[in-house]
Amino acid sequence: MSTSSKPTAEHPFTDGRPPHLPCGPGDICEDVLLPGDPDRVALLAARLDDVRDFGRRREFAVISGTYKGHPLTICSTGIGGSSTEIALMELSLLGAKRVVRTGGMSSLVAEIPTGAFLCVEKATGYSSLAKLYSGDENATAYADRDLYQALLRTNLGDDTRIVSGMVGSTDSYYYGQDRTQKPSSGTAPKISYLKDLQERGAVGVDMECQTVLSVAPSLGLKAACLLGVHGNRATNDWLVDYEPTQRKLLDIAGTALARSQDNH
Ligand SMILES: O=P(O)(O)O[C@H]1O[C@H](CO)[C@@H](O)[C@H]1O
Ligand SMILES: O=c1cc[nH]c(=O)[nH]1
Repeated sequence: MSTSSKPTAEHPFTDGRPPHLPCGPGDICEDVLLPGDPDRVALLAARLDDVRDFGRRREFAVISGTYKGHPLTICSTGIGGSSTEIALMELSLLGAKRVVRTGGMSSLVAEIPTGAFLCVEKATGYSSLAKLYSGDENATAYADRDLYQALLRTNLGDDTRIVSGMVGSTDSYYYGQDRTQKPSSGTAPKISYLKDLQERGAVGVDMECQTVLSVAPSLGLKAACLLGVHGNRATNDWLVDYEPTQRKLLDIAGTALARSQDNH
């Protein structure tokens, strides 16, 4: 990595500071949580100690601190593949080693209700960034096995329900998730994207997991995803207050990363 003070078009970093994330050399811990929404970074900051808040630029809010003594960065990715790839690249150049997406999804099956958690074993879908990095139209990307197992094993000693399975990711929240209250007048064939994802074996839908699991390994990052179930497309149930879910995502992922730190 060049830390030249002069940015170039090919590498537009200034004194090692990237063009998008609001931080620089020495600011990023090896372990990073990746929520989508920048407002959740502030929400989770309250649960860390020794917090350094680097502020926010565009959709990227970044803090570093310690979670129960374990150094941890939290960086929002924004929505979808494009901004997620930017976060992953800049984090990796700033020293990140392991990343866990902690976000929300809608379940595609009645058996995984709102309020539950999905530990993502693999991701399929239609994310353009996953296709770009893998060259595969229907790329299926896998979580780092050690991280995935550490997340799945994490028992908080309460009634938290963590199931495992495949998620389907799409760049589209409306049309690509069958939210066609205002249907497209385009000429694309009318198919059910959710049904297609279900037929491939997905039990949930989100907008970033396939990008995270496809892009991160090619940048030398170990990656996994843990999702809170915010909605259920089988029952049409929707969680209005998902702050408790977000706090629990931090507890599960922070605990798993701290416990598995010696293995990486
Ligand atoms: O809860 P987050 O992490 O933001 O993730 C989900 O919510 C957003 C859509 O509302 C998309 O980013 C989707 O993947
Ligand atoms: O319905 C949903 C909920 C969260 N994230 C999504 O992408 N879709």
